[in-house]
Amino acid sequence: MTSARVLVTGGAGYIGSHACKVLAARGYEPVTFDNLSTGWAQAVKFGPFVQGDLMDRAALAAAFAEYQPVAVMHFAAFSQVGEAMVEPGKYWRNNVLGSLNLVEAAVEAGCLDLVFSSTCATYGEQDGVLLTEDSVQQPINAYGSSKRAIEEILRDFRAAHGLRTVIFRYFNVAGADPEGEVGECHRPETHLIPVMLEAIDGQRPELVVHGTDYPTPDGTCVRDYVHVMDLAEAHVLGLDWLRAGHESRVFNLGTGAGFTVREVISHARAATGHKVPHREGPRREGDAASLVSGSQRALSELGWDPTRSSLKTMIKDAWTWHRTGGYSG
Ligand SMILES: NC(=O)c1ccc[n+]([C@@H]2O[C@H](COP(=O)([O-])OP(=O)(O)OC[C@H]3O[C@@H](n4cnc5c(N)ncnc54)[C@H](O)[C@@H]3O)[C@@H](O)[C@H]2O)c1
Ligand SMILES: O=c1ccn([C@@H]2O[C@H](COP(=O)(O)OP(=O)(O)O[C@H]3O[C@H](CO)[C@@H](O)[C@H](O)[C@H]3O)[C@@H](O)[C@H]2O)c(=O)[nH]1
Repeated sequence: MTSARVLVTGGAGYIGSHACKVLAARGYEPVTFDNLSTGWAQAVKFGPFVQGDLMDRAALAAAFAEYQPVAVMHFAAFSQVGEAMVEPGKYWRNNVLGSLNLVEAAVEAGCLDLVFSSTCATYGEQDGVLLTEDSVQQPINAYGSSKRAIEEILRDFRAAHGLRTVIFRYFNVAGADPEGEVGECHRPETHLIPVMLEAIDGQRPELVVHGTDYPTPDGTCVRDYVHVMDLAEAHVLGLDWLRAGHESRVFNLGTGAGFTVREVISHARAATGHKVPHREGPRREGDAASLVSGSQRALSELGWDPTRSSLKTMIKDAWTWHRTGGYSG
């Protein structure tokens, strides 16, 4: 019997490739659909690869026709806050129009279960409160706005076409597959933890701390970090939730523990045994002071158990992956 196939957009990227690994381990066949704009063909290890662009409706229709997936996991997007501030059109076009194409193609193909990567960036600036799924969504950058718009597209397609969705609003994803098959590899890297690791091993002169005058305990931004393998596990739970006939649902994926940039730097020293060369710089436009999940919903309703999401484990796994050199080409 063939395994149930899942179309994974962005499956060649950081989070999508880890989701493919966990899908395959749970008996699904992940079919990656990715244009390799920020992903890697070498990261596609657990199922077929369709090199295609969300902007190409014909390529999407062909992928649905050929593979007949039972569901979609939609990771493909541009996702850097700093870049979104200077190139908002790039974010609105790729993320929103690309997602609209995907959702229309899925509905046309009768593939109505979809798991979507949204973000806590849709909550924006909220005075340090813990964020639940019912918190108001008031993004402060084009990336967050584009993701909120996609959530609205999904809502309308649920009502009109019977689409069924699990929307995951992730907090900050970190770490790597502890078995080293896949990991985080962005060129250039912008995320805090891999940037710190590049500074430690001399691939860049130093980490620049973006802003030290935020209204937080030490003046640097607070984020809630979650391990990419825990996140991937949550996606399979979300998929199974839909396939079991449950209602469409939104889940935050975070741990509820917030860490400042300075705290992450000191954990990195402890986890790697090396000092992180760093200096203080100005704020990065578009950054909220604090984003921390205040929700237990994924734990109580999905039975999610994020066992790897301590900062120590995330930094250790990222460091182990980093020292393999990542992907090449
Ligand atoms: N990394 C985080 O901390 C984080 C947090 C919250 C939400 N997210 C969301 O998770 C998803 C995955 O993020 P990631 O960190 O793995 O990013 P990533 O850049 O590593 O992966 C994105 C993948 O999508 C592909 N892609 C982009 N546009 C495409 C298009 N038009 N057609 C086909 N493929 C396309 C890229 O080539 C890449 O492989 C994104 O939707 C992002 O917004 C990430
Ligand atoms: O060189 C750096 C990189 C980051 N930071 C800070 O570290 C924190 C985390 O930054 P980063 O790792 O770039 O993540 P975010 O900007 O918080 O965005 C990530 O996390 C969001 C959820 O918070 C996701 O939606 C995004 O896709 C994902 O890129 C922020 O305060 C940054 O200002 C620095 O000080 N120096």
